[in-house]
Amino acid sequence: MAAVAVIGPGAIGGTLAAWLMQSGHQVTLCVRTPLDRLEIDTPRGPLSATPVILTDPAVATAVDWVLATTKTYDVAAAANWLGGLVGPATRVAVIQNGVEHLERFAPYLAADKLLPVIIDLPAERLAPGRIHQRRDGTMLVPEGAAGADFAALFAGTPIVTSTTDEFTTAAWRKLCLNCAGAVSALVLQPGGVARRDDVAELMRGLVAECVAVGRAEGAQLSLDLPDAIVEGYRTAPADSVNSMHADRLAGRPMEIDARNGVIVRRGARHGIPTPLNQLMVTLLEAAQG
Ligand SMILES: NC(=O)C1=CN([C@@H]2O[C@H](COP(=O)(O)OP(=O)(O)OC[C@H]3O[C@@H](n4cnc5c(N)ncnc54)[C@H](OP(=O)(O)O)[C@@H]3O)[C@@H](O)[C@H]2O)C=CC1
Ligand SMILES: CC(C)(CO)C(=O)C(=O)O
Repeated sequence: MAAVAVIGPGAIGGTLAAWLMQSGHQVTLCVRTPLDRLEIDTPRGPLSATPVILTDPAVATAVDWVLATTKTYDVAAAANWLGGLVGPATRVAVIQNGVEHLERFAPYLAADKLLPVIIDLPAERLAPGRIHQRRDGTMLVPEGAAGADFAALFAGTPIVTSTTDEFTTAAWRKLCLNCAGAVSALVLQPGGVARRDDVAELMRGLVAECVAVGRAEGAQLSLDLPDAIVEGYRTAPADSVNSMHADRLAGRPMEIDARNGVIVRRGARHGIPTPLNQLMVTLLEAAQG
């Protein structure tokens, strides 16, 4: 069994930590806000776990795997844990949304210590250590030794984890899903807002910009992805709350740059206009204050 440290046991990190403990791994939580245990309401029933909990990076010791599961805007502070946690054999899995997993951690670790992870697992943090996992999740990692080892780590859990030789495409496809979710965060309406034809058209435009930029970045994205993604929003449960919307409702910062700003930034590199994603960045930053 492996020794795993989770930096940022919120909705994603707390859920992953609890399932890893349930499957026998030794888990340490590296927390900012103290908590005593994990209580996860999962699709398979309640799951409790009592991992080792650290609040001081100075006492952290080397582990086999670090799971970095803070929001993208908290990476700089989270990196303070790495000095104690990362030893010669440690790998760091960056489990966040967006397409810049490696770039965000490049100032702190060599690329060969890092594994980018795409996760599709809707979960919401209700309180420190109290999480609602809305459905079973999946994770995707690049093929290779580290990816295979990471997938094996989760083999005993219901979180289906697999490797892919098309990670860039997978990451940009997930970003196409996430960029459209900005609408819910802006208008403070759950996913069912996509059932309005005018909103659906706006969301298709956001995704189309992401597809154009992703294709310029080397992702193999279909031109019918906007229709497919928005249809997914329109047929999903109308009360679905994505994590950016949850952040706004909770008064937390939003991952505006990681989920929409990156499309604008990368689009500019290729001379691709992205006015709709720029509009979402502008309005969400204004709403955030
Ligand atoms: N939630 C979801 O449904 C999904 C989220 N994602 C992505 O996963 C990533 C994580 O999201 P999510 O789990 O929802 O985020 P949460 O806000 O629920 O959890 C982030 C956690 O990181 C902690 N944290 C922040 N800074 C530090 C620090 N310096 N040291 C230790 N802990 C720290 C926070 O602590 P504190 O308690 O003090 O705030 C919080 O517990 C994001 O990139 C998100 O976009 C991807 C798919 C689905
Ligand atoms: C849409 C969802 C839940 C898919 O995992 C997501 O990525 C998020 O809310 O951040």
